[in-house]
Amino acid sequence: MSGLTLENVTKQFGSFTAVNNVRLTVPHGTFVCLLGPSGCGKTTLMRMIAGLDLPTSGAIRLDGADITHVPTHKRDLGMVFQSLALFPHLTVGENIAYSLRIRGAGREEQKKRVDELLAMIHLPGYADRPVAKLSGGQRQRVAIARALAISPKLFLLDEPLSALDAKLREAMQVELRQLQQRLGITTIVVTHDQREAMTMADTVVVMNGGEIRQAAPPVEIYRRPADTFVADFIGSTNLLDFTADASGTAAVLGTPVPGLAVPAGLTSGTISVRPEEVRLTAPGEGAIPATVVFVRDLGGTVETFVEAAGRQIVAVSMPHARPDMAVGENVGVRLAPDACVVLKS
Ligand SMILES: Nc1ncnc2c1ncn2[C@@H]1O[C@H](COP(=O)(O)OP(=O)(O)OP(=O)(O)O)[C@@H](O)[C@H]1O
Repeated sequence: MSGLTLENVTKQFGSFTAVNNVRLTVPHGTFVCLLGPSGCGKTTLMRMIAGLDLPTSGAIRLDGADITHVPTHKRDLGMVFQSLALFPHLTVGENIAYSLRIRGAGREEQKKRVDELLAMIHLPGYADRPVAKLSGGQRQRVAIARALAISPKLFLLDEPLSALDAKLREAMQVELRQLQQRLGITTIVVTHDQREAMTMADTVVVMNGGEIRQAAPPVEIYRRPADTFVADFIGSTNLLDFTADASGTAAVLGTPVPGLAVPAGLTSGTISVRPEEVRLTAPGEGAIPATVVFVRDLGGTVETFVEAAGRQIVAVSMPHARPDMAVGENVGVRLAPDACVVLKS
């Protein structure tokens, strides 16, 4: 199989398990983001893929070949890690050509490749500039070009854009994604920024406590989160209790939601409903009785917080469709069955 495969990869530091039995397939040419809170094991997993750390158990395959014990420099990787900064005393061109030079490429070949890469990162004519004179975004582009100079099989980036300000960061996310698509290079990025992951990835891998909680396309992660952790970590959501009777009829906060499918045998649990899926109406049949407690107008959207059965529920609407509801008013919360995602606990 072409691409990267992680087979039951585990990393222990003493008795602490930083990465636990991770299984993942990254098909050739796809873009994967490892996403999760601080300490979830994403960097440790990346370091094992890069060959900077050895797994305690499990195997790593690249295009079918077992590379678990292959040293980093023989893995055919391009890497942009926070700690691997540009060489400050070299020019842009010398930085980019570095790995070509140590592989014995001739001057002409180096120059041709540098020019190609500079065009690709939108910095044509920058070869002779000292890197010290570049802006943060330009430096990051040069680091990317340097990593891609040898046309690696696998491109690994650890928090590549975290030092940039918000606006530049967003622009670079789009640029990086476009570059990856143009080159068709298998790419893995570590990030703790969910917006970044959702923007760039074909597959978002959400990790927590050293384990993969869900690996799926961004929209699926958002619309069909697998469990409570993913639902809560990605975007904002309402986590609400449900009960179900023997016939499979489910009730959320005590109010039946006809058509809500609950796995057979499950009598209670939690559903996730995104705020934009919550509809507020006048109280009535089929609606969860609630009271408005707070309304926040953010300009682009309006958030209405209501309390129902001792729980807070937030509904988001566009300003032109805002429910005209005042604090203290009794309202009804209506949930479409297909907006309710039954979660694994
Ligand atoms: N060399 C090490 N020795 C002992 N523990 C380690 C070592 N490296 C990482 N850990 C621990 O393993 C866990 C995972 O660390 P890791 O750096 O992979 O997390 P992360 O998800 O990348 O976090 P962050 O976003 O903060 O970088 C953490 O609890 C960390 O303290």
